[in-house]
Amino acid sequence: MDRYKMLEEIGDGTCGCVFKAINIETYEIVAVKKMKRKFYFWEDCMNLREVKALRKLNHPNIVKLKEVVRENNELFFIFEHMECNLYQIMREQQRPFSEEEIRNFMSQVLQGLTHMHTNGYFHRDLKPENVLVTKDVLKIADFGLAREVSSAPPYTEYVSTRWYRAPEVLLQSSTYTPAIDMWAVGAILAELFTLSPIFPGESEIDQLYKICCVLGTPEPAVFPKASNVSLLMNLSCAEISPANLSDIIPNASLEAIDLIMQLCSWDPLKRPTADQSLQHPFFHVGMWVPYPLRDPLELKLNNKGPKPNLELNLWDFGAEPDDCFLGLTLAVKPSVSNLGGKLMFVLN
Ligand SMILES: Nc1ncnc2c1ncn2[C@@H]1O[C@H](COP(=O)(O)OP(=O)(O)OP(=O)(O)O)[C@@H](O)[C@H]1O
Repeated sequence: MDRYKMLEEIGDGTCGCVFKAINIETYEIVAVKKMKRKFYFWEDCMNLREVKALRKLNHPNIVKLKEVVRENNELFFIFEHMECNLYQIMREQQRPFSEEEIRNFMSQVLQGLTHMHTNGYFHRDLKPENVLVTKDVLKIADFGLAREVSSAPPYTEYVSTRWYRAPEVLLQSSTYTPAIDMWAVGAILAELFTLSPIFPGESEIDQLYKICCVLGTPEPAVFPKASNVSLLMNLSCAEISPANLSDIIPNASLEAIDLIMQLCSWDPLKRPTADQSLQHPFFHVGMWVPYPLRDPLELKLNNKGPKPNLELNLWDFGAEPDDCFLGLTLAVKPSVSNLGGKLMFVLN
């Protein structure tokens, strides 16, 4: 790590501290994520199958991991540096974003997600802080919780940010699919209009309550295998009716409201995939598309979106520990150079 001079701390997350740094040989500005836990063996951090798969995640809307360095049992990730994140942008925004700006933001997030999902990974902790921004370019970051579609322990409770957590995760459903990322996209899309979170739960039960206040209580049959479904049963007794989303997000067009409602469907199978979302009329304003907009009221009463082709929902969790680090074995080129006690993976 002698090649890098740390300039300032720019983030302190669960798994690591992130620093802005300069490569003193090339003068390139980078972001260095120093993992908080020690890594005594490369095997702790590398899994060839995942390495191979994650190398595929090379996309303009996914933050680029340039290098992985293990030195003195400490692990460092060298990423391309981004100016700020979407949370900071929203916090500093003095006026509502125009729909055109929101369309631009969301289409980039969805393109990154399409790439990730079609390559067999899903993020699991999508939130505005994990969407990095430089000028007009957005990139998805923080794959600390990313999962291979075909791996992960069963029922593992993982720490994703509550406000963007899908109901099936809150209810500890037996299977999670890439549709949990699509829920988060819906919540972020709504927030881009109002500049405040749509489901700001203060606890897990409050989170479900806040969702019920917007969507109304769901059919219990939606989550047949959820182990925490009693939480929902308690709320269902109250029979909360759905709100009119246009009242909550008055500056959103009907197209935007329709997309948010589809993405924030209780039933994960009714959420459009990232790819399908990009085909939604919201992204094709001014173009004729053979896609009938549904009445939002009718949607709320009878929440039947088009059946997404969620090929990725048939995965099976394996038995690996739910390690924060796992997903960060991304995109690592399996060409190792051993530099006198320092191990380094250089990325494409
Ligand atoms: N490539 C980057 N360029 C600029 N800033 C970054 C970069 N990567 C991360 N950051 C900043 O550091 C913060 C924390 O990074 P990150 O989310 O990767 O860490 P983490 O430990 O996994 O966090 P979390 O608690 O969200 O899981 C981000 O919200 C972002 O503001």
